Amino acid sequence: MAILVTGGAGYIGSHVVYGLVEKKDRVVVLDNLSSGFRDAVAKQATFVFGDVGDVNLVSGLIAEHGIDAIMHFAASTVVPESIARPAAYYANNTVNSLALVDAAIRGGVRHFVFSSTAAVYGNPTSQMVSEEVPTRPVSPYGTSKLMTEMMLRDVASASGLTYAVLRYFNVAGADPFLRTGQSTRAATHLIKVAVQTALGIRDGIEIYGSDYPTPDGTCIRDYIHVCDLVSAHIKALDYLRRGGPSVTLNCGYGHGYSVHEIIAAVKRVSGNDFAAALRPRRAGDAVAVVADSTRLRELLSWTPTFDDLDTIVAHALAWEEKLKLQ
Ligand SMILES: NC(=O)c1ccc[n+]([C@@H]2O[C@H](COP(=O)([O-])OP(=O)(O)OC[C@H]3O[C@@H](n4cnc5c(N)ncnc54)[C@H](O)[C@@H]3O)[C@@H](O)[C@H]2O)c1
Ligand SMILES: O=c1ccn([C@@H]2O[C@H](COP(=O)(O)OP(=O)(O)O[C@H]3O[C@H](CO)[C@@H](O)[C@H](O)[C@H]3O)[C@@H](O)[C@H]2O)c(=O)[nH]1
Repeated sequence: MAILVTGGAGYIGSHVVYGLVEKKDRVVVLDNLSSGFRDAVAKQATFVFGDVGDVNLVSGLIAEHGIDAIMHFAASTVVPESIARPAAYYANNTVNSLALVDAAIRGGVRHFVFSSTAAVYGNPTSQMVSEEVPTRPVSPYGTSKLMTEMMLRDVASASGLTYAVLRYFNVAGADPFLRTGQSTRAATHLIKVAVQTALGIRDGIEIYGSDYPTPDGTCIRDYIHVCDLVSAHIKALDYLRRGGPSVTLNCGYGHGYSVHEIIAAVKRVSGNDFAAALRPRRAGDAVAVVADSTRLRELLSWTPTFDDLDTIVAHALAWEEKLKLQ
């Protein structure tokens, strides 16, 4: 048995690969390095350079390595970019995912863990979001991911495949041992941008919208430490391998922070003050999205280890300092 990890050279995938090889799983990483890094991949994993949409390559890997499970992280991930370049997002996130799912079914793969997103909910009517809340994405990124969820559901029900759709909320932080972290070029993620500003890598940070209907006027998100996502993936795959039926699970802590609160935390933890300029709203942003993760906690007995904003920020800072020295 071996696991094919697409996008395993990226931010979240590289952390999960470390988690898998630590427990002696055989791992094959497939990544086209469009936003990932070869040296982020644990040396115990087999690395293959290539594209998820390359059906011949994927089919060959499934047969050659005896792949029984796929974890599919590979995607284009920037919400504002998806509004400017929707076709590219549907091509990479939906069309390539269909090719991968199809190759998986043909190759006899048993289980599929899919990186979905809170962006499938769009602007929910209540801040707290369970998996039963209607999905109404407000960006092509969110729609492209929701379409893949739907394909997976239909394809799985017509085959023996079982899947776990993991809807991540906002992922942040880094491996506490600093083996990997978020190295994304020109990152747009709030905590990464704020940490880079605190370290003088950027001149300042912009706050996109301060007139939202929230207590301080800025958007609220549920920030989850990347290592707590690692344990969610490992538990989800164990659950499927034990015969558990397909499932969709929110991955977040159940409490949110505003943009102002995040910036204050980065200033507090780094000990550095920096400029934060108020700007107009950014297209495609939801007001407030916080995970009801009861299902993840109950079904998989998942308990987070790093549910503390200052710890998340401290680990993100430590990784950024390491990158700065390279
Ligand atoms: N970072 C977040 O806050 C967040 C939140 C919700 C969901 N997600 C999802 O998690 C997954 C991983 O995100 P990330 O933050 O690690 O992004 P990332 O950009 O760091 O990782 C994506 C990886 O996929 C690779 N890739 C992209 N397209 C490919 C293709 N066609 N073939 C092969 N490799 C390809 C990239 O080179 C990269 O290594 C994505 O599916 C993303 O939508 C991320
Ligand atoms: O320089 C910045 C960056 C972000 N923000 C705001 O901070 C919040 C969070 O933004 P960001 O970190 O870009 O995350 P999201 O847009 O919420 O999207 C992230 O979280 C989603 C899940 O919720 C994932 O699917 C996406 O891949 C991931 O980019 C939003 O209100 C942004 O407007 C700023 O004000 N200034």
